[in-house]
Amino acid sequence: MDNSIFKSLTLGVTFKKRKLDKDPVKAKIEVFKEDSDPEIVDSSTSIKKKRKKLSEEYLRCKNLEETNKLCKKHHINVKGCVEKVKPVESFQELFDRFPLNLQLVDNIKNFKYETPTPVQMQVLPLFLEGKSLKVVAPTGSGKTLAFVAPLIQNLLDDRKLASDESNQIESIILVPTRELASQILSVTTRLCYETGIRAHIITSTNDDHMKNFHKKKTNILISTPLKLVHFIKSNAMKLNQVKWIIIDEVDKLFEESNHGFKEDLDQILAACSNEKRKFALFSATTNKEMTPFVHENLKEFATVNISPNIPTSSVEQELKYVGMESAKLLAVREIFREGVSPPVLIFVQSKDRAKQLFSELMFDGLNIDIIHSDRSQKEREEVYKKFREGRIWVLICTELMSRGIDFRDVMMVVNFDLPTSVYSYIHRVGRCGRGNKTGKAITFYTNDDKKGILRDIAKLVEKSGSHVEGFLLQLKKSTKKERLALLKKAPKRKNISNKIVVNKRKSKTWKKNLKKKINEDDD
Ligand SMILES: Nc1ncnc2c1ncn2[C@@H]1O[C@H](COP(=O)(O)OP(=O)(O)OP(=O)(O)O)[C@@H](O)[C@H]1O
Repeated sequence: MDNSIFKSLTLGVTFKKRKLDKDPVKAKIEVFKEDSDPEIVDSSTSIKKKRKKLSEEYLRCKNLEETNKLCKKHHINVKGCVEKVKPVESFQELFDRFPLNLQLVDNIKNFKYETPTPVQMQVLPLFLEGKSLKVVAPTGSGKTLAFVAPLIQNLLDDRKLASDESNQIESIILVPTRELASQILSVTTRLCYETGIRAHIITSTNDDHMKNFHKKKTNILISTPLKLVHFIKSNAMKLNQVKWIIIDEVDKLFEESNHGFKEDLDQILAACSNEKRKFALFSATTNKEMTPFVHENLKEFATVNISPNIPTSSVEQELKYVGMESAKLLAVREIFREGVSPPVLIFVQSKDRAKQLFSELMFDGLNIDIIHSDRSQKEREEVYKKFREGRIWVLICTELMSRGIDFRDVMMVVNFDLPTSVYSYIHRVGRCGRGNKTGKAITFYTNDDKKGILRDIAKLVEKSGSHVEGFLLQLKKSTKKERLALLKKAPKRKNISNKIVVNKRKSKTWKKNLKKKINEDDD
């Protein structure tokens, strides 16, 4: 604050000796409190102007103090902001602070959420201020609403300037799977209701679908990267008016194993040529692979971190030793024998293992089904719908269902096979304990798993507040080479089968020895 203002305003005022508050914000507030003493009578208009400036400065600092308190309370860490934006503590505060479209306000209210989650508290106001964002927040913490609601408002605000009913694609939302695209479309459609903003998804890339796409009024386009590249190549609609590029589960798209995503992304960015375009990136985990993209494309962006890269604390996690592969079937049956509260998701590391496990458990009288990439999109959507509606209680799935998929009421996740990365572990476990619910996750591990990332996962389990056996934390930490190898190729595991797989060669010697033993006994 400029000293001359301070001197003129404090003319003749004597300050009691006091120790300066360590916190500069508090110290400023103390000073403002003293000099706003009504006894100081200002005589000239210039002092009035200075006083106004001072009180604005006071409010700013007051705001800053409240902002710091809220961020500390909700473990919200914001970087890259010139000016911190105070989180909203309630949806009503959001509606009071920002002149939102009244229909959008109603659409948000119709979700009947009592209070905003921490990520919504901070991202809603930041996004509404038009900032590019990189957001890392726990699984199931409501990131979808945090980006869709302000996106709609921002497009409507631009609309007021353009004052026309635009049939331009003004925003794209990129996601790693079709299922997640459909899920985000349903949330977006509810929030867009009667606002004049339309959202659509690219479901297929056949020529007819592409040719007729322009007939649908689309302002928000939701798609996987591959389908969007087809869409661009078919010239279905122009993307040069795109103002917002949103990427959900962003680290998944940049993962080493996601071959070709970077090339797809280059084509997408070339098509979204609006130089005023902004980005908003979301995930529960972040990795180094996305850093070059972030620094190259996000200008003056804010980073919001809320408990990044650890499993959500709303899930009680257990690491269960099962000895060897063949014991897993018994262990999973044991879980059901002891009783579970459905719905339950069981993750395995490949579609073949999913089929093997399904063929074993389908005769156990469980209300069970299976989902994997060999099933047609129609079958997958059918299973997905039945599981959501509670007509299936146990669903065997692969990594396909590990990211973003919101089964709001899943009570339990069983990792039948140890995940091949800590990120996969965080997202699988995060399929339960969503919204303000709690959940339970049980992860099997065998003697062979000790050589992999078991210790890294154990560390995460401990960090997120669940109990871990001490010896697991003593295991050797995985090397970068081991982690990359696991990402490239899941460990070989024996087939899942109840039948005792007789080893032909061994059984011959076993029979011969048995015969010899019987003859010896007879003699
Ligand atoms: N403020 C809120 N209060 C209660 N529930 C909420 C709130 N916001 C969202 N939810 C619910 O929480 C669940 C998870 O929301 P969402 O899928 O957006 O989480 P996410 O952070 O995107 O999760 P993931 O990281 O797994 O993608 C949804 O069922 C949603 O309806």
